[in-house]
Amino acid sequence: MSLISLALSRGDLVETRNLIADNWTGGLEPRQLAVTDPSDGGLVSNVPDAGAADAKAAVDAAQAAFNAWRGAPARDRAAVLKRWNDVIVAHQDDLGRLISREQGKPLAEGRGEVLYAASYVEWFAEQATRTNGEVIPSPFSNKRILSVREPVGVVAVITPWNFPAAMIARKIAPALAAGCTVVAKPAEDTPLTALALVKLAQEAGVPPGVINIVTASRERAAGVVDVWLADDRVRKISFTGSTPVGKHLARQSASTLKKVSLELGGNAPFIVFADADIDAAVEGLMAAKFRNGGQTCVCPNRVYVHELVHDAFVAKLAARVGALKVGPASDSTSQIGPMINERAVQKIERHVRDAVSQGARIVVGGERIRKPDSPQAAYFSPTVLVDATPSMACSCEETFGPVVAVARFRDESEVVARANATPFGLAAYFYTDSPARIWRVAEALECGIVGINEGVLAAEAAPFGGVKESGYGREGSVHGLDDYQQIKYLCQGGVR
Ligand SMILES: NC(=O)c1ccc[n+]([C@@H]2O[C@H](COP(=O)([O-])OP(=O)(O)OC[C@H]3O[C@@H](n4cnc5c(N)ncnc54)[C@H](O)[C@@H]3O)[C@@H](O)[C@H]2O)c1
Ligand SMILES: N[C@@H](CC=O)C(=O)O
Repeated sequence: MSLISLALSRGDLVETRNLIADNWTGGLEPRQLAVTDPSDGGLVSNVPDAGAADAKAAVDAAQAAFNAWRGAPARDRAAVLKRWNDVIVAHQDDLGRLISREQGKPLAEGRGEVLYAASYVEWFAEQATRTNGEVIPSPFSNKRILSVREPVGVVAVITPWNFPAAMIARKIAPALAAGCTVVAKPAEDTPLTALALVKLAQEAGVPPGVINIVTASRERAAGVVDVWLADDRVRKISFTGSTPVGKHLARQSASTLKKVSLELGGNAPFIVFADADIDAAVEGLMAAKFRNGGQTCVCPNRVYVHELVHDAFVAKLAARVGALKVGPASDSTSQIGPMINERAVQKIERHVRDAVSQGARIVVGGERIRKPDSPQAAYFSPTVLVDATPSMACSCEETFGPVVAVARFRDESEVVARANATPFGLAAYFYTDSPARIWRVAEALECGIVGINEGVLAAEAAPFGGVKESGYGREGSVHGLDDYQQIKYLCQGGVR
């Protein structure tokens, strides 16, 4: 499939340059990063493989733009963000195609992600005008105490490949709403969606230097981000991705004491109690697990089913999973696309092999799918494993693929202890009909997000984020601006 068959109504949305200040640029070094289609390995486009000099130029531009942007009335910043939302929504189809092409998710999901991304832009357009300070009752009759919220400064945004539009939008939008300026590095697998979004931001009226974006290969990503980590003008790092990289960023930010928000890996438990509505639990698991082919940080990774309902649940689940249609985004009937790359599919294969070698049984799937016409394609068949145990890799690490590993349990305290026996704490899910159990279990689970009789949790109005080694900071919601602001205390004396 060539770029032509993307059939974008606006071909110029396939932007292949970086934006620094007001210039779309090919990068200061003549190196290129190839963007490929995970459904066939074909070349989609080349973008700059930027380095340290581009990274520094981006910060120079963001710093130069900061004072004017922070000084603009909040209402004006909100208006720009509102226009950005409108142009994103107006280009839903083009952006959805771009996402599906470079990331592999089915087209309906690609289009859905565009609206999900826009919902954060619209939300933060609204929040921009509500960043109130406080007048605090003073303990002294001659002094008045106030607090105001200020933007932190230049923000470095580093994003993953699994939601190429939504992750960058839900970081840049609050940064801009707060009055910050941005330097951004999208994931090496999916830079085109990010570049298109930035192009639309420019068209919406974001001033020069307020958003700067550089693309880099996996090998050179650290070279770009290290410049930002070392630069004391960068006051905040906002990252979504793996826990090892998140820890590295936290450590390296310490030398200049930047604010850091980290949305990292999870290992979400999904618990089905004996009193649950089994059909609803199967539906919830299908929605939560197979979104983006299982490549979502909140995807259930460990499924615990009460022994009394285990066999009935697994039978219904296996029927649904076995019927999923795997194929490229270009086929509108595909429900599961290719995995992002060869590295990802090899990790899934390793998890399945390891589970089987330790006694798990494959009920459905279990294998890589080879496409004779596309030997580079990274497909894995939707899989259900039973008899999973805590020592298996699929129980300890995020599989990040379409594999459901099921284990049995007997009682509530035992399953809550097993659910919490992980260093991670992003999302957890459970299904039950008992109101008392809902409170007990929701309070006992060690995580940032709980789905109670619900598998779809994402919403711009909700605080998204984790605890433990899943990171810190919250994205979206009325708390989503906090990480991009600092509080300044004003004390006025001499009041008679
Ligand atoms: N929380 C999430 O949404 C999320 C998203 C993607 C991946 N993951 C997890 O991470 C695993 C690996 O995926 P990945 O390789 O894409 O994630 P990653 O953490 O390696 O990459 C995420 C971002 O960090 C950048 N990066 C990588 N190394 C860096 C470094 N040393 N310094 C600065 N930036 C660096 C990448 O270029 C990318 O932009 C997945 O299997 C999954 O478990 C989680
Ligand atoms: N995109 C996810 C987060 C990470 O994968 C979501 O918003 O649900």
